[in-house]
Amino acid sequence: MTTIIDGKAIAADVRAKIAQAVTAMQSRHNVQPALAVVLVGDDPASHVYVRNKGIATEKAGMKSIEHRLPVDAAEEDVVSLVRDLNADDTVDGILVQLPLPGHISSSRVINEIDPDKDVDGLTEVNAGRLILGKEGLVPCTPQGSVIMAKTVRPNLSGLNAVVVGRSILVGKPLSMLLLAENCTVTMAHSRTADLPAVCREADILCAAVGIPRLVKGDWVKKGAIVIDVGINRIEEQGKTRLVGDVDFDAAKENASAITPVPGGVGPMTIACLLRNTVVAAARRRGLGAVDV
Ligand SMILES: Nc1nc2c(c(=O)[nH]1)N[C@@H](CN(C=O)c1ccc(C(=O)N[C@@H](CCC(=O)O)C(=O)O)cc1)CN2
Repeated sequence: MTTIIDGKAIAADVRAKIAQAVTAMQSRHNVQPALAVVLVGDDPASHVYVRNKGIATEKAGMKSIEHRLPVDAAEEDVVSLVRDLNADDTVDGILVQLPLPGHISSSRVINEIDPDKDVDGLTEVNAGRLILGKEGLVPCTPQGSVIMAKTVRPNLSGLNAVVVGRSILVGKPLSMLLLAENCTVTMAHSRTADLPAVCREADILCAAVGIPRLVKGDWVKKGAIVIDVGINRIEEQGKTRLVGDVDFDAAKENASAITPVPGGVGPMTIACLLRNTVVAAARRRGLGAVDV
């Protein structure tokens, strides 16, 4: 029997724990963590994600702050806003929704964020901390992917993990997290020779390339855990639908466990953002470790 890893249910558990930690922080320290989200432009999907982040933040008992800038905002305006948020001691977490409009350098804007408020874990400082195994803030989607894998196999040590995709948002940090779990990690990508054969070696196969249903059923080793990070909107039979980077129906025939799209990694991304916000608040304010 293949386990369908229920991202919505796991995210709900994580969010419930976060809400408890927030309540404890308020009653013990009179602190309400605050998350500021910066959205530039009109991308409809980004608007939905930012709205959902705001709702989730408030549901967890935290303060949600939204800054919306027009699509033609200058890079300097976005940088200046980030600097203001860095300087605002009531703000614990800062997130700049991606993608930014083409005339703005994402790298420049992201790296303006105070690393200790960088709840997306995307600054160079946090990337360096992750590689070095130091305490930092870890990118949300990779964090959620590992949590989901561990629900079906709590000890990943010694497993062969193949990560298809080498983005800064997912592929690279996910590879580092799996390495920290003592997996033997292969980072595969569009130029990997014989990608199907590489994937067939995986005990944990993670697909994060943004190509709908790239990973076929016969690329999946019998008994593998499949984590599908792709969220692709496609037209099929006259309808728009969301599909992952894995051919779910075929892959589930071989996998021992697999994440669906929707309802897999997506909900975990937001849950881990809330988690990072509570962690950032506790660390910045010297409140000790939080159990989330
Ligand atoms: N600054 C960031 N920008 C972006 C990130 C990110 O982590 N940080 N990730 C994505 C978008 N994203 C969050 O921002 C995100 C995408 C999808 C979901 C989600 O829950 N998806 C649902 C389906 C929703 C739908 O029907 O459209 C699911 O998979 O079940 C959450 C967050 C890019 N930008």
